[in-house]
Amino acid sequence: MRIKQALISVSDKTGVAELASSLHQLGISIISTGGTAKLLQETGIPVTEISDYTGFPEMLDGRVKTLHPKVHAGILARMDLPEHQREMEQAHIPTIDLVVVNLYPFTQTIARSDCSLAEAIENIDIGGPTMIRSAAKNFQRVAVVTDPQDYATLLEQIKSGNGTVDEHYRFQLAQKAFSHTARYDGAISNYLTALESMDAERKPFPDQFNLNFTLAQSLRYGENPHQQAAFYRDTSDITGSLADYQQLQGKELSYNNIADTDAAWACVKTFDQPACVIVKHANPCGVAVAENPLAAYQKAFATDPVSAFGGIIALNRPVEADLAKAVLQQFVEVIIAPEFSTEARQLLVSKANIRVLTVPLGAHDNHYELKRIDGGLLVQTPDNFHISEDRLRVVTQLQPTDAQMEDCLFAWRVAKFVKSNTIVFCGNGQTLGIGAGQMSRVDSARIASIKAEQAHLDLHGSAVASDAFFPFRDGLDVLAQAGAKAVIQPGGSIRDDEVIAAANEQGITMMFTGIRHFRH
Ligand SMILES: NC(=O)c1ncn([C@@H]2O[C@H](COP(=O)(O)O)[C@@H](O)[C@H]2O)c1NC=O
Repeated sequence: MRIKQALISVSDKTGVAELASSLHQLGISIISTGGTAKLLQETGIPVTEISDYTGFPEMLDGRVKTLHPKVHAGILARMDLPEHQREMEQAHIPTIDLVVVNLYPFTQTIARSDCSLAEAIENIDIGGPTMIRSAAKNFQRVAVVTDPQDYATLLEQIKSGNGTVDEHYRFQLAQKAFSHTARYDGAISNYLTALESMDAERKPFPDQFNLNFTLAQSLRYGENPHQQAAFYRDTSDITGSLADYQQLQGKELSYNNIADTDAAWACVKTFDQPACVIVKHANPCGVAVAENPLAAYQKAFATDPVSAFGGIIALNRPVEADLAKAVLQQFVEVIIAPEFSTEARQLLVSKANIRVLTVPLGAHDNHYELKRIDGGLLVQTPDNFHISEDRLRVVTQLQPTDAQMEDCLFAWRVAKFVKSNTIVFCGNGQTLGIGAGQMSRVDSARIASIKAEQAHLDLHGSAVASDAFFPFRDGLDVLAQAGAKAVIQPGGSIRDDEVIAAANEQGITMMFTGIRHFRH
């Protein structure tokens, strides 16, 4: 069916004048609400105001504008049914064939810290979602556009369809429309159920937790080939997050690739100096900072060349040809960086399977961290705490030298990204041995020192981070035997005195952060 009449009512007026002008040129008549109609009239586009159309004034400060049977019958009528046709004729109601609506900016309004409940309530759009839902329900006849990004395609469709919109496109628009109103209502529900009472501060976690993610890609399989999987992107701002990646070359990303790349990217982007992080099975197996990205990569690789095989390499600086050449010597699944030089890209193309990703560096943090458990969901704020030197408390007789302090801070930064229980030996901006994911801290300490030995890295004079306190002195004794001379840990054990005494005995300087970094 040809589109004869369109209803346009938009809060975000981007591109609406251009759209309306084209619709007018295509012979489509336009009905519009107050503000939208005014803008269109100023641009010289003929438009019928909604109040003239319904014969009823907009009222109650705009709370009632389009909520009228002439509007909703016009949208909802099924003209393939003789009964509907007859009722429409009897009521003298013409059909509305295109609905262009976007809603009051509820999310933007409540994002302001000084937003009152009254303001939030006034920004709950009622007429808009009602029209969107009516039109989306009747997609068999009506096209509904909720996103200014879709105006161009809509116009192309109408032009190429000789005044009609293809039914597949109408269906897509309806899917998008219902997703739009679901997201909108989800945001309202999250906001309102985070209020204990009408005048209370917002709680960090609402009673009803509505999430909204959009399918980015289906994945070949999940963690294992017998599991199905997909990757969804957050519908809120993702700038600077891994989800913002662009793939320049390589095989399709797998579920494990994305999870591991996320761990690598989260870690590497916290460093100010040129840094490299190599991840295997969600744990860093080498991290280093250096004067340039190539040196950082070589140091990170040296921590554990065996584990780095088939790893994910993340850099926080552009990748140049020298680094690309070095990386090509090893088997790598993914390399991610803010940029790749043309020469580096030309080199990497020689190994077409390597997945090469770029992401702009940015300080994105998820608002919430989510973890499914059987029948439920654990939610927490992200662990975005970064320690500074002035927060540290030296608890031993020996004070750290400047170099030890630097190594400890580096080790602590890395430890946050290693699965608990974590022990990380470091020296000179390089991880020397990483013990990850053990059920006992003393085992993590042993594993970390064994790893260093296997990689022929000397632990004498090294600095060590432990993600949580030492419950007994045994863990510290392992570090001392391996040659560590500086330790950073949260402190807070009932046996802290015993652990401090052990450090003093063995000529170790130790500092407490007062903060732990468990990661599961
Ligand atoms: N109350 C109504 O009948 C109604 N009908 C449309 N709106 C909204 O009014 C806005 C456009 O208003 P204006 O054209 O006056 O700037 C749109 O975001 C639209 O979703 C309404 N406003 C709120 O519910």
